[in-house]
Amino acid sequence: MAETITIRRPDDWHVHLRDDAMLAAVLPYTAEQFARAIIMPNLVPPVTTSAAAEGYRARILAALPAGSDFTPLMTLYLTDDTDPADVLEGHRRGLVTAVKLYPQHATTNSHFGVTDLAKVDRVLAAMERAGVPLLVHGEVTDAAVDIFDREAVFIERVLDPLVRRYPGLKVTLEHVTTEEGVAYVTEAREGVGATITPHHMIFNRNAIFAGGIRPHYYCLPVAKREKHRLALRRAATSGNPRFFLGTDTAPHTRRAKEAACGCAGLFVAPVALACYAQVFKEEGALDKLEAFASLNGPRHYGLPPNEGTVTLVERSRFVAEDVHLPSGDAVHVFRGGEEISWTIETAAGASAAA
Ligand SMILES: NC(=O)N[C@@H](CC(=O)O)C(=O)O
Ligand SMILES: [Zn+2]
Ligand SMILES: [Zn+2]
Repeated sequence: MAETITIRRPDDWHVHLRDDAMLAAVLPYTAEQFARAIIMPNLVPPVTTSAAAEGYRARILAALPAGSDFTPLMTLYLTDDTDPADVLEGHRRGLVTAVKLYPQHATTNSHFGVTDLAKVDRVLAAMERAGVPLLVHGEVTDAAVDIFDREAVFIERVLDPLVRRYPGLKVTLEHVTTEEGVAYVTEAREGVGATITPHHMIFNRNAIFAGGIRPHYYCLPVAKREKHRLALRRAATSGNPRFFLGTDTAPHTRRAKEAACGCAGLFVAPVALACYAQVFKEEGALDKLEAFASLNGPRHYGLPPNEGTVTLVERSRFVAEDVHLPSGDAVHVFRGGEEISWTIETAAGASAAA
């Protein structure tokens, strides 16, 4: 029997919207499903100051479809030179929701990332005192560490010492991909949470090499072995409030991905909520979807849950292969060209004040 589920309007706690024509093309997909989203700051150049975040927020609001009440929650990209006073002032003004730590060279557009945590000690201490959350891309960049081990090694070498050094700092381990990550977050002190993407719960690393190299399954952190995928599904559907929805939708053009050195990142926004619903249904846990998608994130960030609701129906629909840009470039959609099993029927009501 076709299942129907109504949940409070969800938020997406990890989104790359990019800028300019790409922003205009991808934003509607996020804005139609989610009331709020954490906007990642890894533009070129990155969003490193409150002034830059203010400009980027204005460009996002200007690109919204008419009538949308979507609220972008802005983040600053932490660098060795980040000024604690600017972070605190941006946060006090309600402009800056969080700060993002990219270890230098860990992922797309991270060359300005932090080289040594000792250099940002004053910023982290100030954030801890003021209640500004730190969002973390959790992979070491040591080339000697195997790519499939970089998250687990990061937890041991960097994350755990950081969580202990700043015991009051709110920390989100973004796009957790391993059973080690799940175990760490489950057992860590109060204030540590993690986002889980739909795609890391849907495929494992074999998809990247199925019959040839498949750039549209390549993202960072790279998908891991099957046992890790299963651990993520258990964590997301457990109801544990430390785990919440973050799609890591990360659009790149086909040209940038289908290349000798292709970019990391999947454009999952158009199918995001449908993919999560599919996973929760398969796990027999649709009753836990609302907590994961709409309650646990606001609770971690100290924000009110949204007021309206969204209704999802188990009805199959065809996903268009690509989203097109005015330049003629195309962005491949995750699961594009396939039938997916869930459709959003109605979204009703206003989001909570940001
Ligand atoms: N997830 C990705 O593979 N890529 C992201 C960066 C990131 O979230 O690490 C991007 O900005 O393209
Ligand atoms: Zn990342
Ligand atoms: Zn990301």
